[in-house]
Amino acid sequence: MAIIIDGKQIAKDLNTQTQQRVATLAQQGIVPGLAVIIVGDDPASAIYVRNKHRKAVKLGIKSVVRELPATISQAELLEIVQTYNHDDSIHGILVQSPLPVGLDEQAIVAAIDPAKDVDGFHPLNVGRLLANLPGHYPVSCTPRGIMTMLGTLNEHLRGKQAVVVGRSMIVGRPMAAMLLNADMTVTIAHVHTKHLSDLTRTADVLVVATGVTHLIKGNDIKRGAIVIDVGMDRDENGKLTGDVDFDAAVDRAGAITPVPGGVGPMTIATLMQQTVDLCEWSEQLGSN
Ligand SMILES: Nc1nc(=O)c2c([nH]1)NC[C@@H]1CN(c3ccc(C(=O)N[C@@H](CCC(=O)O)C(=O)O)cc3)C=[N+]21
Repeated sequence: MAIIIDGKQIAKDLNTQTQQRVATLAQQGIVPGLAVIIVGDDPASAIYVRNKHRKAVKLGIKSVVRELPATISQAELLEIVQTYNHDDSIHGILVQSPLPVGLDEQAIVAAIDPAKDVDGFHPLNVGRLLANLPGHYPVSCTPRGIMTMLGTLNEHLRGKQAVVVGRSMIVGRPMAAMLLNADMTVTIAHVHTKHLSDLTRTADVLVVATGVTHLIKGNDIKRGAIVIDVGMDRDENGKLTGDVDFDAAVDRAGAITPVPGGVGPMTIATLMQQTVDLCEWSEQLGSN
């Protein structure tokens, strides 16, 4: 039986650390601020944004949720991003994805001050990550949270094989960059990859972020591998499940994340961590 990586507990521990950092900043009269912009009325997005808001408030972070109608123009939305760029009480800006059709998400992300890019999606920050530049900059929260989870396992990663299934800008690509920066040998697989199972069976660390329910079966996994499931899928009964067939995988893997309770809670905890990072970096305080 694999170790089940308790994302919920690791997120709780990270949130405790974040709360303590916020308390230390408060003694200096500094309050980290997060602005979340949500456009239109996608119900799933509304739930995510409410969860982020609640968590921020709980940790002592100032949280501003800006709800905008789906009819807003690109120019108006850019204008609102600019107001937060210039607002000294806001250290992190997040534009909830997906945006309604007609809005150019890339142009909006590029308009965010890179020093306030709490999602790590700005092309400057993406480039810094790819180049493994030293210094402080935000990176995508889901893969950063996964690196935090891997860190708790105290396994040596250097020189070992990582396979990332999925090539999105939010998860797959930044995940591959982080694993490469950790000196792993990284392969990115995707929808066109041939003989996927042969490849995944070589992975010491397997990260799956495809949105395909139970794409990865038990015998697609190397014995003892670390398996990270980024999937957030609904099974035939409407229950939340992952891209990995957990019940089969748990007998092969050395360690595995569940869905729910794995990567998801870590994403939100990392967003909070990174909001406080941005605040400290802007004040040139601290180093994490
Ligand atoms: N600009 C932007 N940044 C994001 O970070 C972003 C986004 N847009 N758009 C949507 C996705 C999705 N996302 C999740 C975060 C936490 C859970 C989470 O906590 N999931 C729980 C379960 C929640 C449930 O039961 O439905 C878990 O896995 O245990 C899920 C999904 C952040 N996103």
